[in-house]
Amino acid sequence: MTAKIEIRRANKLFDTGGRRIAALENVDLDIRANQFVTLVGASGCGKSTLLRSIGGLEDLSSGEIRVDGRPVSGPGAERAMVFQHYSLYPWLTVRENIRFCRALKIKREEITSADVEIASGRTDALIGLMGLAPVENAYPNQLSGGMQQRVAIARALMNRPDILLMDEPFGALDAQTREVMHDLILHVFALEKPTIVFVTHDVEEAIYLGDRVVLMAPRPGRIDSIYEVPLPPEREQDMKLSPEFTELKREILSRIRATSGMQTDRGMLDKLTATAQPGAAA
Ligand SMILES: Nc1ncnc2c1ncn2[C@@H]1O[C@H](COP(=O)(O)OP(=O)(O)OP(=O)(O)O)[C@@H](O)[C@H]1O
Repeated sequence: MTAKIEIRRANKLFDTGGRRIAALENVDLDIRANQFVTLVGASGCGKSTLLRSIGGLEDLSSGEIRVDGRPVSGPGAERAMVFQHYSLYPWLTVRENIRFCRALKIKREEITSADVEIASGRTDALIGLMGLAPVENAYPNQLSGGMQQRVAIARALMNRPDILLMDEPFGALDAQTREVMHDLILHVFALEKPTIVFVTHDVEEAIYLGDRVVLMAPRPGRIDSIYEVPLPPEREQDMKLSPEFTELKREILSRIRATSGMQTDRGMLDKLTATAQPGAAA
């Protein structure tokens, strides 16, 4: 069966002031339809670059990404993105923010009453699904971070995207709100069945949400290893305490440390301590 997203020998080089950075080197990955894939790895390993390339926001230096067999050459309505910063329109209410992207897609003079009805129905459904009914007429600056991110997710879902690309969407939220958002996104996933690619720094989040965890490594940015998550599809917070969960978390964390190039160097620490002693040579 062909994968929903096929990534073939993807390379991305950035040139910064004469220095070349290999953000992606020969990345090969297949993502099946309706799969929830999480990307983890040390800072700078190319997670966001890979996600943005799937979203068509970044051109590869070489290689190819195909969605449903067609090469990605730019953004498309079937691939919606959600970022860490909610990027809502501050002058629009929650309801208007959610509807806005659909309104943009149809020229005002071409809008039919059927379009309006469909958009309203979908907006209502998403407001209900995301628990936004009590704040539907509020403005973004009147909402907590968690609520704002619910609006951003609802807006991303408005056009029924096949693929949801999420770049650390819960990175700015406190631990409790994150847990609520985890269960919410799993509920959305079960109901709407998009294919989700989700970037995170948080290994626990990656395992709890993902069917598969893809671990990337830096310098050059590449795929280091892929883990199938040995948990049933219906996740519950208690599963985080299971031996399978804790063992996989330990394994992934240790692999991230090994690939980060930032392990604590005992010799270097001893040297620093010695030079910090009073009277030590500078
Ligand atoms: N627009 C850019 N110009 C120059 N270098 C870039 C650009 N975007 C990313 N890079 C570099 O490419 C590498 C990969 O960056 P990327 O943001 O994809 O990594 P990441 O794994 O998402 O990092 P983090 O976890 O810190 O967000 C890094 O070395 C980064 O500095």
